[in-house]
Amino acid sequence: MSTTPVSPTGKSPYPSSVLAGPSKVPSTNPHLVTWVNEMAALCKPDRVVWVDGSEEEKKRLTDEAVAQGTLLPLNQEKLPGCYLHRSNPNDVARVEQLTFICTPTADEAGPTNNWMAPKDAYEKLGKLFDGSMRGRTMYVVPYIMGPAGSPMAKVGVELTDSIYVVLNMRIMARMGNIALKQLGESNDFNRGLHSTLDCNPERRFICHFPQDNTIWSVGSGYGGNVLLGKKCLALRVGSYLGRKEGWLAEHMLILGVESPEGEMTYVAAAFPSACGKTNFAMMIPPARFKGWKIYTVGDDIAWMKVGEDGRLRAVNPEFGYFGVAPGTNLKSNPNAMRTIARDTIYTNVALTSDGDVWWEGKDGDIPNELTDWQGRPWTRKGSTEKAAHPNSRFTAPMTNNPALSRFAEDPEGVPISAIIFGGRRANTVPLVIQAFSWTHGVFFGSALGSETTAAAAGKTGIVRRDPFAMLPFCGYNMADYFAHWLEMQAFITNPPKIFMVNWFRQDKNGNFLWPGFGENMRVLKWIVDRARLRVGGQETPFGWVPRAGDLDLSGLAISHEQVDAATEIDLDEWKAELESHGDFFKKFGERLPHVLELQREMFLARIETLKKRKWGAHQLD
Ligand SMILES: Nc1nc2c(ncn2[C@@H]2O[C@H](COP(=O)(O)OP(=O)(O)OP(=O)(O)O)[C@@H](O)[C@H]2O)c(=O)[nH]1
Ligand SMILES: O=C([O-])CC(=O)C(=O)O
Ligand SMILES: [Mn+2]
Repeated sequence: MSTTPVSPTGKSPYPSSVLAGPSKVPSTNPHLVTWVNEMAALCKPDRVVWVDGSEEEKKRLTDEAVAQGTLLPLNQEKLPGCYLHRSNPNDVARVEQLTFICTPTADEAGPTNNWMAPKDAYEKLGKLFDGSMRGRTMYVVPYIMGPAGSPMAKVGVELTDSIYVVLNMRIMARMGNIALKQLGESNDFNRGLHSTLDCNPERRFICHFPQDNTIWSVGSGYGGNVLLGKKCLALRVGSYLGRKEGWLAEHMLILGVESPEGEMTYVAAAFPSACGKTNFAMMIPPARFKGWKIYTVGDDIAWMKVGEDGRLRAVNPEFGYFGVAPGTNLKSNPNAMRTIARDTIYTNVALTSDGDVWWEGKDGDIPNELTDWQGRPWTRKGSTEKAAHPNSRFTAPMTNNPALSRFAEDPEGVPISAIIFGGRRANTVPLVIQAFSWTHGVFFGSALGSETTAAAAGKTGIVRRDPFAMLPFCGYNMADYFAHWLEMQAFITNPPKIFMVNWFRQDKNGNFLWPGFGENMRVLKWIVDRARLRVGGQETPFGWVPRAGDLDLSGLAISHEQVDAATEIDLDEWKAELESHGDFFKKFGERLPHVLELQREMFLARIETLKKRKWGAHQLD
């Protein structure tokens, strides 16, 4: 629906060209209409189009995107409703160094965030937005994060000049008139403004104003920077609101695991970007686990609050998956392959001669010839670069997922029994370990380390501290975030048990020790049994691990030595690890909750005692 914007005062700030349109603004919300008018006056688009979320609109915008060359139709027989988008090669991942938290003081943003004073940020970006949409259309995209009608849901409105953003937002969030209806006349909505501008990294900024519930993103067209409901609202602004309002916004998947007897257990897991959330959330258990089933509630973000029953309840605020393509195949993630077989937008994957998609790690033989992610010819024998970008992605509706939980839209959320932290670590961190207590679990989260991945611009494979997998996504001082987690325990009568996992430990030759993917069910089964207090554990200096025989390894084609190496706890490695936690904790000064530093020192002291006694752990012998 193309509409004529009308300000509540009846006076329009637009040049007459903006007013060309057949019908009226579909909202009478004065706060919304005033703000849209103000932003249109700043960006000066030729047209303002309010999107309604209808099928007719999807078709019209898709046709327009194809005509512009923004989307390339794929082979519609093989991949019905699927399109390919190639981004600007300088714009392929989140840009953490250009992402800012704009709180009144730098202290509120904390030492792990880039900070800009709100006034400076509005001024600087205001200049970039001024006239940025001349000759273009401004789309008004109202959306809901969270199930419609849920007490946890939040409304956002994104103004964007990118048709790619509109079509992706349509998949990722409940978008259009449904959101206007939920908003009604309320002023409580997130104000998001986005312009791709000239996609120049010199003029690229992603700024968050948590106090104003506002996000301004300019100069990028890449998902994580511009689909404002996702990382910007659901995590950065969400985490800020969560602290204020007493809930948690987390970079976590949510899954339900059902036993053959029909017992359902819900688990939330935080792994940093490109470290296995989507895969874990959609996992199919191996044959050995006959009758066990995994249901996906969410694959990237969890909003959690304490329910009436005193349990931690989680909703997935999203409506679709923005997942990593490379490595996805019928063996590693069959449910994802089915999910992305239709109505999917692919970004920066390679193209086959018959209009199919391809990426490194897809099923079948490597094609001899492809068109690479930048649209250049690629040959198996001659090309040295990857055909698909390592951070190439798919955007697919969650309703395509054969394993979608029937509680994925439950407005009250699902009750969480276990929380898992995991990173990508070549050494040190064992396959699985359980925290002794909630505080110890928060220490696990606060000290989480992981190798950097292609999900963010910059060098990959460097271990950094990524607490709670939230380093790039926490919208306020991370020391206060740790304190918030510690305080939440007071409100949860039946707190989830907390675990740490590592699917990525390597042998001397750089091969993964653990087969991962569906085989992670073996670890999950132990976690569920521990959370339900029905299996014992082996105590180590750093937490509980499976006793010999408790981890079901039957039918697994890997050696005993390999399992030992994947589960080993090495005191020297842990000493170095805890010292590195210390360096990280120092950043926060006095603001760091004291109990976390005490935990660290206690574990360090334990190492000193045990080293004298030559402690060694081979829990699975
Ligand atoms: N070795 C190994 N690799 C895995 C495993 N699970 C996922 N991966 C690989 O890790 C990469 C990222 O996995 P995803 O599941 O998409 O990561 P994510 O955590 O959802 O990432 P974001 O969407 O960036 O937040 C893919 O290339 C996977 O193939 C595992 O258990 N073992
Ligand atoms: O936001 C993105 O670009 C994708 C994502 O999930 C992440 O990086 O964690
Ligand atoms: Mn993510």
